[in-house]
Amino acid sequence: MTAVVEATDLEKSYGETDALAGASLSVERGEVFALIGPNGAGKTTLVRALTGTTEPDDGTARILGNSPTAVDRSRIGVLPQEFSPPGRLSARELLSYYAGLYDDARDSDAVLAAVGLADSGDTWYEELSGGQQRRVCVGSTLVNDPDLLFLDEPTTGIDPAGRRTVWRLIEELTEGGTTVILTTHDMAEAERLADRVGLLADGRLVAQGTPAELVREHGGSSRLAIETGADLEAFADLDHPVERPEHDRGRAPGNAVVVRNIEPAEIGTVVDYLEDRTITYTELSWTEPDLEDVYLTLAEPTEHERTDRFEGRDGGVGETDLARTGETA
Ligand SMILES: Nc1ncnc2c1ncn2[C@@H]1O[C@H](COP(=O)(O)OP(=O)(O)OP(=O)(O)O)[C@@H](O)[C@H]1O
Repeated sequence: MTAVVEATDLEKSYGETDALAGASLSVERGEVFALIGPNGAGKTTLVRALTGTTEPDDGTARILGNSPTAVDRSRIGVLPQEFSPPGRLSARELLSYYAGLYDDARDSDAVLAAVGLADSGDTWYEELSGGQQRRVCVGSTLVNDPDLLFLDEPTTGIDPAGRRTVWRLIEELTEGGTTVILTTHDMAEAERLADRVGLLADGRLVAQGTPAELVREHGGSSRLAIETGADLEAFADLDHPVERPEHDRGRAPGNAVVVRNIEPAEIGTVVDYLEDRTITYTELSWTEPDLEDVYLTLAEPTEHERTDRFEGRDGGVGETDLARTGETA
């Protein structure tokens, strides 16, 4: 099958900054390809190279079988990260304005309904909430019924119900054959929508695959968080690696000890261990690794993230681990 989007070794520098340092990807018709990666990784630059709004220094990009600057613009839709339409037009007038740019456009009220704004068509853009404004912006990319849609953080600022409206909309579009390149910092969004995910770090796609493949390869192990005041040392005889992470991304309570590499069927042995040693605890919670774990493992960690990550992810409790976590042996 011919790829709808094909990038080969794209490079782009701004002065000393290598925004793209050899990025390659290939996306088929009807796929949602999510681009994830830290701030400054090059996601927007890659989208700009693919949409023809920036010229790469090297490498090639093709969309819908053409160079990005030569492609029929009525076949693509682009939602940039920053998009500020005039405030003193109603939602309907805005969509009608964008629809007027194409010979063959969708009905504005149908698009308003699709983005969940059927009742707000007469409201000035500037009087809509931030999330409603973003939904109008998403709608503006749909008026020409594009074959290829670039959505740069489409749901930023949208409330949970509105996010689901946009997600369902994207799912309906792809069922109809639309190809979507989605940039997002929301791992739940990528996991829900993406057929494949590309993780960009320092201008390179360092991993690509289905969410499940990436989690399997890079997500690490499942974990059991035990909310307890007991020292880490109390778990030294447990047959699993145990850590006390300083932060567990809000998953485990502040005073949790985390048991790694543990399947649900093994939780009973941990409960027995706690009871045999009269270790008191208030809560047990088991979680599987997800795309956020992949992200934290592969993306260039910031200083903050470095602190957030587990020390010795897959290792057991050794002297060094105890020293690092500040526990006494
Ligand atoms: N027009 C520009 N002029 C100078 N530097 C730029 C320009 N555009 C991007 N950069 C730099 O290129 C790098 C990649 O930026 P880019 O916006 O592509 O990252 P991103 O992954 O989209 O980030 P974010 O998640 O914050 O949106 C950054 O270091 C950025 O400062």
